[in-house]
Amino acid sequence: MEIPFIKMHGLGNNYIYLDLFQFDIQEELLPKLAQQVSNVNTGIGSDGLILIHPSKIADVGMRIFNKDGSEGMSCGNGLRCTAKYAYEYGIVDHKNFRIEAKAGVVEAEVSVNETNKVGDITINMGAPILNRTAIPMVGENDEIVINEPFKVQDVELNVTAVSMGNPHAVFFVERIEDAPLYEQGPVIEKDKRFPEGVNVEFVEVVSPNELNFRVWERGSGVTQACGTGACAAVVAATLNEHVRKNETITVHLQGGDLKIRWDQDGQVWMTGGAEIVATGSYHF
Ligand SMILES: N[C@@H](CCC[C@H](N)C(=O)O)C(=O)O
Repeated sequence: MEIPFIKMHGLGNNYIYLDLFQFDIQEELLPKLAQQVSNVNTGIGSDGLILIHPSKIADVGMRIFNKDGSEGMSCGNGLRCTAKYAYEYGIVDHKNFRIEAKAGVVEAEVSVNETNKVGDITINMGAPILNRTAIPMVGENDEIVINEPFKVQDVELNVTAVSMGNPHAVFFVERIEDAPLYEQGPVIEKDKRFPEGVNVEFVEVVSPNELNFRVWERGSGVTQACGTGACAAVVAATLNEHVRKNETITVHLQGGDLKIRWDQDGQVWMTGGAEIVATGSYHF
């Protein structure tokens, strides 16, 4: 089977995208396809697979499959790439439109240059979900989890838990270079206190408007960027009083910067770029 694909990335967080406005694919093939295309040696090489599809409730739909074939609820970088593709390839003909993800519908706004190419994209990622059981995280109460002691393999850490439609465990560190990304990331991802697994973020507070950030993504491992993770980091930093609500915070990810703002009405705004890398045909 020949499957037409587009490869795109947001700050190095790269996925193989299928434009299901052009063709359809059987549901049961998707987890295996995600695993195969993601493999850099025997496939194309990516952090996973994203479907851009018609939606009944929004202008365009997006579904994300991680590298291991599991399906995620949302993807910040994937939403920006979907927005760029939808505008540049004529799926939408206006600069403000709605994208459906499994976690819900978000609003996107693209900035466009004189040659009609999309530059920065802003997405209203909605309000974070903070109650423990909704993350979901196991524990004795349903309060917000802020800087709670969290022991992993005899190491004492403190976790702040945030859902941006998908679960994030945020840990503040003194120096981002010392973040135990490869040691603790895979262990925390599968820790039983997070029954659905978790995306793991280490964050250094650089200033009241700047964070350094590294991520171990659920289902994909270390990636160069995570949009929902950057939003979760800003929410966690606000809850811990490292930064203030309604300020625009620059998050330095491995692949570049995102601007994130948690506004007074509780909405989290994400602004950043997206790039189309290649188009081609995958032999499946
Ligand atoms: N890279 C993404 C998040 C992708 C899904 C995540 N790994 C999960 O399973 O929740 C982003 O940019 O937000």
